[in-house]
Amino acid sequence: MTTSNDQPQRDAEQRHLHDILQRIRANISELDERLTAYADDIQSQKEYLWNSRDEMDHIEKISARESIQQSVMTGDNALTRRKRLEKLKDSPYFGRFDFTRHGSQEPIYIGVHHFRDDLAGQNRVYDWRAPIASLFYDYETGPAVYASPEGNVAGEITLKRQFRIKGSAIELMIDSAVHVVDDVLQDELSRASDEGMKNIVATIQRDQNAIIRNDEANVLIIQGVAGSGKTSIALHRIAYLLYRFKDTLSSEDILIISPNRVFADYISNVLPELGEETVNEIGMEDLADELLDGQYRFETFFEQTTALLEKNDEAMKARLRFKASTDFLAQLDQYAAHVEANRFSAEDIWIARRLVPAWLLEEVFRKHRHLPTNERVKQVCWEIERKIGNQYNYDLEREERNTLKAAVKNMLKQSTLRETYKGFYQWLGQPEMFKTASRGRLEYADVFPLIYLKMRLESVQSTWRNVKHLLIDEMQDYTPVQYAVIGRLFSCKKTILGDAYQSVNPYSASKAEEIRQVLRQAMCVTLNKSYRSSIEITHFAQQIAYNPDLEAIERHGEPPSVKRYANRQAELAAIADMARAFTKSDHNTLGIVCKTQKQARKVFDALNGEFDRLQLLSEQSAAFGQGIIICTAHMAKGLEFDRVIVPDVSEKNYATDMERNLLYVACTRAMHRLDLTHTGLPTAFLAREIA
Ligand SMILES: Nc1ncnc2c1ncn2[C@@H]1O[C@H](COP(=O)(O)OP(=O)(O)OP(=O)(O)O)[C@@H](O)[C@H]1O
Repeated sequence: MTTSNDQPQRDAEQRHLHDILQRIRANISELDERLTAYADDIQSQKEYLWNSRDEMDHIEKISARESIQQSVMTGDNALTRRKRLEKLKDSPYFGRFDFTRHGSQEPIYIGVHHFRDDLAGQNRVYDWRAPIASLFYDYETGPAVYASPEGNVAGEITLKRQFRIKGSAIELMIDSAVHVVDDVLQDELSRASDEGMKNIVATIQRDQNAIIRNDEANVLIIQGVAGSGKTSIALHRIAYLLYRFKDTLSSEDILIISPNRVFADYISNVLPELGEETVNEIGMEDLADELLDGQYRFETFFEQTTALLEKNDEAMKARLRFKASTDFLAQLDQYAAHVEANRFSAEDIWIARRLVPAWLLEEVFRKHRHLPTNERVKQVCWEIERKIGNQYNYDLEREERNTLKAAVKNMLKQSTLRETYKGFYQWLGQPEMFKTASRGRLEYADVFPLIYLKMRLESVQSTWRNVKHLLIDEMQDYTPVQYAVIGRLFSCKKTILGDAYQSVNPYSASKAEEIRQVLRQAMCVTLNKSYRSSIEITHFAQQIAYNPDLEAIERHGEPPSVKRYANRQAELAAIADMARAFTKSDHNTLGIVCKTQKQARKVFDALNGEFDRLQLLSEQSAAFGQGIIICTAHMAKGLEFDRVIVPDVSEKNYATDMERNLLYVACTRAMHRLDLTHTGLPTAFLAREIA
């Protein structure tokens, strides 16, 4: 790789940039004129419609309104285009490659958005999602081929160049003869964090590009190590699919299932930055609540994890482990079949002196198995009534109809969904596996099995049935039953991503293989390169949970520190000192990541009052911001910070496998600096030698 220091080339690129910016401005001015003309035209059409309303007939009025509507739509399109051009003004492109084909060579500039110079009738910048742009990510200089809608196009890349442009200046320009990114990528990764997740269009890697542009997989599972760019890629993939299938897919057709609202806020910037609307987002608990029609109260996943950490309750762990197995799902299926087969005991009945045989009742009842129970009884009665009408040419009287309904209801073993669900554990001979949580609520581990049973025995209503692409992040934290519910509810394409090493609750977790058993025909891809953290931090985290496949990106920083203090007070004072140092640094975010909410609250109380931008995240929090964020490892999942402090990494605080995972999650949130503090002996997880 060479940095292009060649002054004439830099000057030529600066002139080209200048020219493009001028063209963008000229197109914006032309659009402004058109927008003013549209506004005047709409105004005069409206005035005409108003002034002539008495002379116009109905058809003329409709046509005049339609014409106004049409002008408004044309104006809206022009406005959208103007907004895009306005965004291009700051940084119109980030890459260039020269593509030679049949002896003719064309420089192709790639940007976040397409720029078609309408005044000259030419494409000046290609959208990063355009078919030709894939060459930029997939090839070095040399022979190259890309898939266009008309078939494969082969040629040769003779030059490849990367830029960072701000305002009207080229801040960085690198020619790559060997590989597309390294220097620019290093530069990107060394920067301080932003308000939220940033787009990575300029430095997407080849394996990441393949995932983004995969439009064939029905279910795509991305298993990637911490910081491998899973979430970024998934969002870029959404932007790509919206571009690729723009006629059939819009942002309202996409749904993201995200772990919490802070995470949803953290990622909310990416799609708008890529020129797309934000998409719908929902948490598992809200989805569950909807599927249960708001009729059941249950504990949350966060509460379940907290209880596991605070109580160390072996019986609870056994319940969770049991309900997170694929065997459990198979047994629940068997039970549902058993309930269905035995819930209706049909008998011959006489209605209006006509015989309705048991076999007919049985048959009709089975036919309507996908309806909620009340609806099903109604349908059975209605169908029997019709059959009596057809067969005996007799219309039932009201009284007879009521008798029929009462008889059908009598044949049905009536029990609530909750009772039927509880019956499952009796049926299994393991009643101890069902336990109510505090305040009569369901344990979180029972929520999705209950929903699954409801789906098997009745039906569920959901506003999300028409979703066309579902994205699930942090896949490791959902159980096979949850995937079974998702599979039944969403028949659409899915992108599912996560990391088995980052499960915050190992008793309720799934690996890619287990998900594949439930969502068949899933395609699995793996990402082993970690981009987020400096190599020192990544190596340090490897001590905690060693993953032999992980490849750390070669970016250096300060080695992580582990410091011991004489007592809690001294430890908190040191944390306050580090927070002060952070406020004086170039960094924008400091995460103080604790094991439990109680511990997080204590650190918050110790720092509160001294710092301006200090935030304690709780289950209810909804926003991610810059400054100092104090949270649990559970809440920190998916987030990243310039600096991270992990307090109380003592032998006692981090002892179990679950705690090891949490410590791993906490440490892997750090991009540039990591400090751990403790009193007494440090946790044994920090003592491991890496082979
Ligand atoms: N190709 C890339 N170019 C620039 N930055 C990248 C690239 N890939 C990943 N990154 C950066 O690496 C960091 C981690 O990305 P992301 O959060 O998407 O990873 P993840 O795999 O979802 O992480 P985790 O599972 O640990 O939460 C982000 O700062 C992201 O911008």
